[in-house]
Amino acid sequence: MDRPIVACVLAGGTGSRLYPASRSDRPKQFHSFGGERSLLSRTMDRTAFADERYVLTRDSFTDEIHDHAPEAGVLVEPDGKDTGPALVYAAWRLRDRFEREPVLVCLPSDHHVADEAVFAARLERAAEIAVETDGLVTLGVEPTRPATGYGYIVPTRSDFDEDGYAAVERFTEKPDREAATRLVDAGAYWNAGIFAWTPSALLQDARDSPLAPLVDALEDGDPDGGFDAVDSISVDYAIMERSTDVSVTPLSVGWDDLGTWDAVGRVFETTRDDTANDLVAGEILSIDAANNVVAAPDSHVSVLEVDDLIVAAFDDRILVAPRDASQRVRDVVTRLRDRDAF
Ligand SMILES: Nc1nc2c(ncn2[C@@H]2O[C@H](COP(=O)(O)OP(=O)(O)O[C@H]3O[C@H](CO)[C@@H](O)[C@H](O)[C@@H]3O)[C@@H](O)[C@H]2O)c(=O)[nH]1
Repeated sequence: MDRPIVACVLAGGTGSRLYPASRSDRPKQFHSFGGERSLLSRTMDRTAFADERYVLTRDSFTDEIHDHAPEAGVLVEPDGKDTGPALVYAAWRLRDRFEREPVLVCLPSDHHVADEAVFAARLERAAEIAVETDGLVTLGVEPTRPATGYGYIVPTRSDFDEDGYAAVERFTEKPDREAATRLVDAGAYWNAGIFAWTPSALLQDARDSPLAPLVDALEDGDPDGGFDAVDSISVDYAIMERSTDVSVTPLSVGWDDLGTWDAVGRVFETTRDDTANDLVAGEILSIDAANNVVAAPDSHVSVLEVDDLIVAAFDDRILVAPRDASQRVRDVVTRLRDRDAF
């Protein structure tokens, strides 16, 4: 391609649903969860094809990021206001960096990918599509259940064969269980949270979104004022749900979002014994217990006659919850934050 490809890796979230592994000063992207290298380092490995790479983050994480991604530049947002403001800021910072406007591939730092080589090829293809269509491109994963923690993409056609992508008819972020079931039945894809666009295309769509005051302030050279002028909002709600110029290209690489304890249990299923999941080291004694996610690297945990539980112990913190309450671990963190104890 005749344009530079720039990878923007999002690593400014706190990963609250993986409490107590995630804490305010050490979120999940710096943990390894079963691998040797951290989730962030593994994400960087997948973007080696890009001409330049940046990690997009908040100020307090920069030292850790230099350790985990020494090969990348760091873009520090003025404030942590979720992925919408972060990605608009990155587009503004990178738009004029090269002689020709670059194309950005933007990806989270907490994903599991089984087939790394195919993944990189799909990302490169997404970048080409973003240039061809001059719009926003998202990668779509075929759903296996009506998950409520993902965005859903309804394409205008189901067949991607000729050119590898389809225009998006509708994008719905985090539907409730009923709506998710309907979307799966209607042939929707999960949004992988991985995007490609040129900075101009994103900034154009951001002008018709709740992030318009941020774009105006950035064009006036006032990023701090721009972040003050907008509320926290993800790119999915702010832009993807509203944009009329989105394409989807399929991603079939053994993908999962390591966003919750349930997902951690699912992804590392291969490493678990019959009765309990021994995924983050530690010792486990399991008697008549099944399908539990036990993550306790420094503890000896015994589970007896319990099924489908999360038992996570890190430092002096312990979490016990049913696996199907994985999304609600965020509520625990909200309460802990109120007590200044996250
Ligand atoms: N730089 C920066 N990064 C952030 C911020 N907030 C979150 N991130 C990073 O952005 C990524 C995604 O944020 P999540 O908060 O984990 O998103 P999600 O709830 O999982 O939903 C997104 O991903 C799903 C697939 O994994 C999608 O299905 C969904 O539509 C959405 O895009 C993570 O790598 C997280 O560290 C921020 O303020 N600043």
